[in-house]
Amino acid sequence: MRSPKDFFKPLAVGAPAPRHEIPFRPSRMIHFFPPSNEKMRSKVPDIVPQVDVLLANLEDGVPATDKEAARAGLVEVAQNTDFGETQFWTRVNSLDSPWCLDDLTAAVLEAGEALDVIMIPKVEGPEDIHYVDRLLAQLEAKAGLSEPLMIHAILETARGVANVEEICLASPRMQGLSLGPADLAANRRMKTTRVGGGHPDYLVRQDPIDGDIESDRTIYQQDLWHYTIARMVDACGTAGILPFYGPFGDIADVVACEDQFRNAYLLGCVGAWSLHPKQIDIAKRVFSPSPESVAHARRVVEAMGDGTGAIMLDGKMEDDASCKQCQVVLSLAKELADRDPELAEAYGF
Ligand SMILES: CC(=O)SCCNC(=O)CCNC(=O)[C@H](O)C(C)(C)COP(=O)(O)OP(=O)(O)OC[C@H]1O[C@@H](n2cnc3c(N)ncnc32)[C@H](O)[C@@H]1OP(=O)(O)O
Ligand SMILES: O=CC(=O)O
Ligand SMILES: [Mg+2]
Repeated sequence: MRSPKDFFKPLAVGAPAPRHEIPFRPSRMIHFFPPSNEKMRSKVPDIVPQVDVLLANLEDGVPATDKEAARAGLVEVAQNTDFGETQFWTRVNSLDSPWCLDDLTAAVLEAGEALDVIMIPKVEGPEDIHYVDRLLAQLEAKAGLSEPLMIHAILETARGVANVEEICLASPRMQGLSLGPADLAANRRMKTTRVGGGHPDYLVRQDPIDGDIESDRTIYQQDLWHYTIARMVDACGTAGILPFYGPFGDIADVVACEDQFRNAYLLGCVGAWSLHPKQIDIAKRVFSPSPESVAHARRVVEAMGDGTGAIMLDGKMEDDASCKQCQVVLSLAKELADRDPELAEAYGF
């Protein structure tokens, strides 16, 4: 482990100084597109204003035969797009793949000015982040970048989950984590074949009615991902970085997608991946606090004065802690309103 005294020193001569804080910019959806696909690339100018984060995906979902084309597509989009307020990220191939080194090299040297964050899949431990950290510093120095790129890791192996706290704390570049339920399910030998979301067989059943086990008992489907998301949120909170839910593969089931995203929002995630244009508005709706919750938060904060003590409001006790909960909602609303005039109006800012 690096000495705390050296934690914020650049890892290569000429590399930009590491950040002391991870900037929070609206990140309700990380919109994935395969940059090898010319038709999808042509949609980028229309999609950019609709999303908080656009991500050029080089990893899973891009066929092995298209990896070079995807890398070239990333560079083309980086060099020819006006991103405005939208963040631009890429997901490179995994560290053990034949493509990762060339992906990282092209991303920094040819797309580094446009990129905010590099997503690293299948991160297993802090050693993976240390490797990328040093390599990025060398490449940034070579490219003459003035701002350090940030790293986002996907939590998608059992070992990654076991090491999640050390991963989050491994580098000042760590920006956040996403849950990768598909690879994680495979790696853990879970028996769901779905990309995220629930499973009808993962359930709790009501007790027998009048002792009759054959009685018509209600079943309650449970959330397969609760433990991992909650653990990820705590690890990110400890390190001052941002947690995200990942993919929801049942594109047609917009209702269950919204439920999964909302569970993640309530547990503390700041956003989720959108794989299809249909999922962009779902994420926007879910990860923006409702105008009602903002109005309630504002009332509590105003009624609490300096934020200390205990009061009754609408029959409920409010105190220092609930005031802080309301401040979380208000500060998110403020950040989103600064970017989105419709939300600013709905929130009354
Ligand atoms: C487990 C993981 O790693 S998840 C991450 C990896 N996977 C991905 O990134 C998948 C990204 N998404 C996609 O590639 C596509 O959405 C697919 C393959 C799932 C479905 O694509 P299609 O069959 O074309 O879907 P569909 O016909 O409903 O698309 C409707 C329109 O939206 C466009 N579209 C679909 N997905 C996207 C996208 N992600 N970004 C931009 N446009 C898109 C289509 O090109 C189509 O455009 P058109 O109306 O001009 O023809
Ligand atoms: O990469 C994402 C996943 O779910 O796997
Ligand atoms: Mg994956």
